[in-house]
Amino acid sequence: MKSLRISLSNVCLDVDTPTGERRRILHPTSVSISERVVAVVGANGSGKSTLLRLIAGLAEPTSGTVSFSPEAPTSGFIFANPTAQLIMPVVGEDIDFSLRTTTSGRRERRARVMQILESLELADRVDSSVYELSSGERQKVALAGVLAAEPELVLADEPTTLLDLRNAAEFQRRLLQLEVPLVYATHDLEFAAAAQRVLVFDHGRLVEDDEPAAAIARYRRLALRS
Ligand SMILES: Nc1ncnc2c1ncn2[C@@H]1O[C@H](COP(=O)(O)OP(=O)(O)OP(=O)(O)O)[C@@H](O)[C@H]1O
Repeated sequence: MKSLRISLSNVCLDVDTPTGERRRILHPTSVSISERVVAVVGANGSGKSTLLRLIAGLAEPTSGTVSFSPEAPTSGFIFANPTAQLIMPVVGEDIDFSLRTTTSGRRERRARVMQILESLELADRVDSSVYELSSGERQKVALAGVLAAEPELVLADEPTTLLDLRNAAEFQRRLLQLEVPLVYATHDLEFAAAAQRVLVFDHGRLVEDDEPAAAIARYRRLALRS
C-alpha cells in the first residue's frame, strides 16, 4: 500500500449563518495523519463531518492549509445515507458508472460489475432499482461504487448509522479491510476502537488525539460530564 500523509496546518472554517453572522465551525486545527485507519468521534455538531469534508476538498478552509504527501490522493466519500450518493437508478448501472473512470471497455466493465456484486452477494440484484434495496444493500452498493473508482483514500461519514447490527458489523469489516487509507466519523465507539488512532472533536476543536482506548475514554468523560 502506498503511504499517504494528510496534514492540516492551522485550518479554520467559518460559515455565514442565515442571520448574516459569521460562525466558526472549525477552530484552528493542526494534525498530521499517516495511519491507515483513523476514526473521528465527538458529539453531534462537534466538527467531524467538517474535518472529513475539508480533507476531501468538499470544503475550502477559511484559513490554514490541507496538504498531502507525496501528493493529493483521489478520494472516495461514503455518506451515512447511501441514497444521497447513488448516481444511477439501477444497481449495475451505478457501479458501471463509477468504473468508467478506470475501465473503458463496456464488456470488461460488465464483467467487473458482476464480479463486484458477487463479492457483495448481490449479483441477482444487478438489474434492480436501487430504491428496491434495503438500507444495508444500498449502502453496500454505494461502497462498491466508491471502490470501483479505485480511490487512494476513503472518507466515510457515519457509514453504518442506518444499518442493523449484522449489516453494520459486515460493512465495518469491509471498510477496515480496505487496502487504502480510511478516515471515518462514527458514533459507534466499538467501531472507533478498531482504528489505529482516534481524533476527538468538541465544539469545533480537536481536543484529543491518541490511541483508541485513551481517546475514547476521554470522549466518554467529555460526553457524560454534563
Ligand atoms: N454550511 C454550513 N453552514 C452553517 N453551519 C454549518 C455548515 N456546515 C456545518 N455547520 C455547522 O457546523 C457544526 C459542525 O457540523 P458537522 O457536520 O461537522 O458536525 P458533526 O460532528 O459531523 O455532527 P453529527 O454527529 O451531528 O453529524 C454544526 O453546528 C453544523 O450545524
